[in-house]
Amino acid sequence: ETAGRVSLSPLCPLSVLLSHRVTRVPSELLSQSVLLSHRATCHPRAEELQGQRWVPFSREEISAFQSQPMAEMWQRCARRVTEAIERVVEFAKRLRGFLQLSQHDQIVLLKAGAMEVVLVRMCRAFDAATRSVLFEGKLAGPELFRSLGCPELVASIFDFAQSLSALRCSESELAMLSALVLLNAGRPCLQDRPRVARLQGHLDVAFRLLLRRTRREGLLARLPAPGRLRALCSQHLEQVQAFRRLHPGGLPAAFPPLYRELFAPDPADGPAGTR
Ligand SMILES: O=C(C1CCS(=O)(=O)CC1)N1CC[C@](c2ccc(OCc3ccccc3)cc2)(S(=O)(=O)c2ccc(F)cc2)C1
Repeated sequence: ETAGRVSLSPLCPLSVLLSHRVTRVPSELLSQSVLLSHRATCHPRAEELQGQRWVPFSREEISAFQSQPMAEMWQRCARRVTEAIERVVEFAKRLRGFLQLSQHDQIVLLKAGAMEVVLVRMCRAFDAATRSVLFEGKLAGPELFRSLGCPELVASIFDFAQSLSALRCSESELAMLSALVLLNAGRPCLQDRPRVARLQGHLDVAFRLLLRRTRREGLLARLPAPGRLRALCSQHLEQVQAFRRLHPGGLPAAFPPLYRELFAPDPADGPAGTR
């Protein structure tokens, strides 16, 4: 695909050089910049994940987690997912064109997509052999999260991580997947949908060219359906509501404000981004 590069041939007078459209970013530069943004905003970094030996929690440690009060375990997971979401916000801000969207649309895309990106990124911290995830430094299976009181949600989170990690995505593929999850022109309430659709289109072309260059076109057909991510996030929202019913008085102040804003908005606050 011609990059629209201006031909710098010596025969080209300035007037012709200047008449060309602005040099479009070739798609490989776009996927490289998305990969750099991904690497800069994932923690732990890929090198750390490959380097360290992943140690499972002992039986005693697991039962200690299982006897944690429900609210304590919820707060731990809420804190960790909020840290991961803050890094996703940083990733979004580095995506070409994202900061040029209206703040309203930036908020709409992040409210709908940040948790989905965390779930995509989670496969990096997942060990398919033991069906466990890196949690507070060691490998945890679904049973460790028993005190949360939402076994179906936990099972769905592990199932999703398992199915995505089975595709053995590269960091570049995860980076492009995450960017496409965020820059989704289909999200409801967008003000400037065509503008988001243009950014999404550039990413789509760049992703397909990356897959062609790396002979991984087959990946597209094997990716989990977008509906699975949407269903997981709705399941999480239902469980937050269930938790709040069990603990009247709203989420305890110990929950991160960003988590409350995203998943337990106080109706009195009005729609986000307008405060
Ligand atoms: O893996 C990550 C990170 C992804 C981005 S990264 O850069 O690779 C660093 C690692 N995670 C971020 C934190 C984790 C997380 C994942 C989903 C999640 O959903 C919301 C929720 C909230 C409260 C109760 C249940 C579910 C909350 C936390 S976790 O705590 O390890 C956790 C894991 C499984 C589970 F069943 C419940 C919690 C996974």
